[in-house]
Amino acid sequence: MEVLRVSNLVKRFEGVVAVNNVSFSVEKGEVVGIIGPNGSGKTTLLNLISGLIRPDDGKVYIKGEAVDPKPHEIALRGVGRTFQIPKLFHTMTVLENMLVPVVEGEDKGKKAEELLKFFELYHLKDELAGNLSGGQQKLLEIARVMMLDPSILLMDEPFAGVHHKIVRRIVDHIKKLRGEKTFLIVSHDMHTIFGLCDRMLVMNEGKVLAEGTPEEIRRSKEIIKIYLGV
Ligand SMILES: Nc1ncnc2c1ncn2[C@@H]1O[C@H](COP(=O)(O)OP(=O)(O)OP(=O)(O)O)[C@@H](O)[C@H]1O
Repeated sequence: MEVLRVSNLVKRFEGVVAVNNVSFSVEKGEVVGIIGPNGSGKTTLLNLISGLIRPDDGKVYIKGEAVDPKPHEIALRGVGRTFQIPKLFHTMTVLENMLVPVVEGEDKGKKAEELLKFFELYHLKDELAGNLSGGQQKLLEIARVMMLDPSILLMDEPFAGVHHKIVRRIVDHIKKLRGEKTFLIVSHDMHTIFGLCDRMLVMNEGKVLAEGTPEEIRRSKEIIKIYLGV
C-alpha cells in the first residue's frame, strides 16, 4: 500500500532550483534512503514533505490524500520528522523533552518511560538534554517523535556525528520498527544506508537521478560519476 507520494515537487530559492520536479512514492513499511552530494536538495525535500516550507509547484499525498502543506496538518496525518541538528530543549531533562509533544490521554508519562526504555535512554531520564552526547541527542529526538505515534518517519542525517555504537543502536531500532512504520532517511553515511535500506533515491542538482535497490545503485555508473567525479 502506498503511504507517501510526492508529485512534481518544485522549490526555488532566488536563482536556485533546490528541488526540481521530484516525483516518487513509498510503500507502507519500506525503508527508503535518500543520498546525494551536498546541496542536491535532500533537506529541502524533507522540509517540503513535512510542510516546513511550501512548494512552488507539485503536491504531497499521504495515504492517498493530497495534504495542505502545513507542519501541524502533516503531523496529524502521522508524519514525524527528525533534524540534522536535533531540536531539543537543552535546559530540560530527557524525560521533560519527551513530554513536550502534545499527546491526548492520561498515560503520557508511562508512554514516555516505555519509549525511553526501548531506546535505552531510561537511565538518563533526569539528565539535562544538553549534557547528552551528540548520538544520545539523536536517539532522544527519535524517541520523542515516537510519542506522537507517527506511521511515517522522515529522518535527516540520523547517523551524522554519532559514535559508531550509537549508529548501530539507531539502525537496530529502525530494523525493529520497519514494516510497522515507514522510513525516509537522508544520509551521507554510505556504509550504513546501503546496509539498511530497501530502496534508495539518488539526488543531484534538485532532481532524482536514480532510484533502485542498494545493489542496483551500487552498480550504477551515474552514481559513481557523481561521487567520484569520473
Ligand atoms: N532557505 C534557503 N534559502 C536559499 N537557498 C537555499 C535555502 N535552503 C536551501 N537552499 C539551497 O538549495 C539547495 C539545496 O539545499 P539542501 O540543503 O536541500 O541540500 P542537501 O542535499 O540537503 O545538502 P546537504 O547534504 O549539504 O545538507 C542548495 O543550493 C542550497 O544552498
